[in-house]
Amino acid sequence: MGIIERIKEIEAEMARTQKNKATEYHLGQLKAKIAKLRTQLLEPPKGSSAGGDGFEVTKFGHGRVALIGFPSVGKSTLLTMLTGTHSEAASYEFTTLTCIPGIIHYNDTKIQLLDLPGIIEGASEGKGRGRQVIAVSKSSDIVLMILDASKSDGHRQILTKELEAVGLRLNKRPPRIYFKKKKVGGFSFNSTLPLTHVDEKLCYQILHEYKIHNAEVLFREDATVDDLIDVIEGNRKYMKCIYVYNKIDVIGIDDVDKLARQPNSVVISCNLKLNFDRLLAKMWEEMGLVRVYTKPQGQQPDFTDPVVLSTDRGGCLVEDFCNHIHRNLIKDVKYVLVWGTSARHRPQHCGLGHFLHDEDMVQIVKRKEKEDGGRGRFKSHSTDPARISDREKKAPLKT
Ligand SMILES: Nc1nc2c(ncn2[C@@H]2O[C@H](COP(=O)(O)OP(=O)(O)OP(=O)(O)O)[C@@H](O)[C@H]2O)c(=O)[nH]1
Ligand SMILES: [K+]
Ligand SMILES: [Mg+2]
Repeated sequence: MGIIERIKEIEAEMARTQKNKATEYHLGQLKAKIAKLRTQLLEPPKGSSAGGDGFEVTKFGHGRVALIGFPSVGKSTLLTMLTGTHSEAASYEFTTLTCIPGIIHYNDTKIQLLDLPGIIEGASEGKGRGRQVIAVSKSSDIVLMILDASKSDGHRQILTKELEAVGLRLNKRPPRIYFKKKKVGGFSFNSTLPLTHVDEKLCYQILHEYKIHNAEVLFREDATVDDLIDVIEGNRKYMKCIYVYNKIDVIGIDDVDKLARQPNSVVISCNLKLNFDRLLAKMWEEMGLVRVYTKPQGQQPDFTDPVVLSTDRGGCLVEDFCNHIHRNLIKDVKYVLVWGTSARHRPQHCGLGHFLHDEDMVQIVKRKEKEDGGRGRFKSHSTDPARISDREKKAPLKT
């Protein structure tokens, strides 16, 4: 029996099993069995080399955004409109058969947008080009799930299920469960609060299913069995997803209003070029990019050329900024001067552990500045005078 059939069989058994206190342990074990099989399914088949099917596109720019959706919801139309790169669009399904990259220029950054073939139910098990499409979406920073506003919202649930089946978790944060495998010492189970979904016995059984006999588990929130399995599997990817309802030109205003009020959702119309500003702003916000302008001493920064950093690891430190400029810079830095919303004074003297905000300006002060050694690295560029004066109003420069 193949892996997919085994998954189906266990799913059927779960559906047959009544949910109650007595069956809770058994159901938990079945969930762990499915999770293990799904992980197996993700491993490349023996003897095949990774990639090589024309789907892998080189990363470019400061971030990557994937367009995921059912066929003919308008993914290619949107790519063409936002990036200017032509991607064939037509009224029949599966017009797009491969991955087509375009570039969005936004806030002086470049964001790679990827058009992809439509996916359907069963994509996670390899239907259509599902597996390749999902692999590409896993490689991106955020996902835009494109939905047809005139069709059933069931599509959104189906796609979410398909993405979850391959370990993607949309708009969720990792569960607050500490889990550490050990060589010896048996099993220790603790929690910082009363638990309503998982108890010691259930946790033990699930670990047993994974043949883990020595481990430390600490629940820091009232997490579920699924959360626990995610933590044990350890291969989940937590991603932001924006639900983009296209074709609002063909539905009534009341329906548009309802869709627009859902969390993480944006309504658009490619035909009427409606609400692209909102979509781009939301995309920018969810990507969490931070633009930092390098300010040479006594000069204006080049406002067209920010250092762009991600906040993946919870924020962007002065240290990250320095490392981005040069990997050996850190040891020479005495302190930095920061202008912008992260600074309490103009400028504020900061150390490497200071968190920078988007649009901050940073001047690096080195330990032993030689005659001109430190400056040579930061060339002055010509800048757009309009933008400088605008910014100066916000934060007049004093050096
Ligand atoms: N009414 C309406 N039609 C649209 C809109 N955007 C796209 N379409 C139409 O929807 C059809 C499908 O568009 P595509 O861009 O090919 O859709 P796709 O999601 O890329 O489709 P596949 O590549 O086949 O998965 C085309 O006939 C488009 O003209 C819109 O905002 N409103
Ligand atoms: K199409
Ligand atoms: Mg297409």
